[in-house]
Amino acid sequence: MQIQVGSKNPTKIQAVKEMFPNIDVNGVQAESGVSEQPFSDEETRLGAITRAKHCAIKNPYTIGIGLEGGVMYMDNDLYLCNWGALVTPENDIITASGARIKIPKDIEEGLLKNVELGTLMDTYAERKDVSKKEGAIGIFTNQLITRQEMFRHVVTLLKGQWMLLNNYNK
Ligand SMILES: O=c1[nH]c(=O)c2ncn([C@@H]3O[C@H](COP(=O)(O)OP(=O)(O)OP(=O)(O)O)[C@@H](O)[C@H]3O)c2[nH]1
Ligand SMILES: [Mg+2]
Repeated sequence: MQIQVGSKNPTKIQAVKEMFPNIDVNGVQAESGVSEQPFSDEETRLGAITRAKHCAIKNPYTIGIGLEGGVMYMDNDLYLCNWGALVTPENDIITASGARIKIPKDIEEGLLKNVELGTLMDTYAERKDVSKKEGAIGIFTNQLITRQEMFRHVVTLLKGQWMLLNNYNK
């Protein structure tokens, strides 16, 4: 068994490696099929599913995992949202969503000008590659949680459902 993660982002790849320590995990470039900056739960979720399908279909006996970050409105507030998908060699599709956190208005204004969150975060935090390190979720939680930890939680939800599907420990 092998797992392909549909991303080269280390926060996503490491999150999967942590949850599947005994399986060979590789990160591969995968189309999300959605915009670079997903702007709804539905779009973000579809991006995760498309990435996972891209990985599973190209490689038999391989589990595909897609992890996608996006933003979504609730009333007039914009939230960071995160979705994960796991596609099995038998083509079962398992999904789960991750943490959300409200995004500051100045960042929202940048997003509405079609600037990607990752770019905005580097400027805001005066750092490089925030999206490959603590992430927006780390910056806006005073570093209490990192993007990798947040994705590890999503992968935990995916793995638990996958184990149930495969009657593990029954
Ligand atoms: O700094 C960030 N911290 C975060 O918590 C976060 N969540 C989402 N995004 C950004 O939203 C877009 C789609 O996300 P995304 O899933 O495509 O991520 P990504 O582009 O970093 O990875 P990948 O596409 O190489 O897999 C990209 O512009 C990401 O930078 C974040 N940026
Ligand atoms: Mg991306």
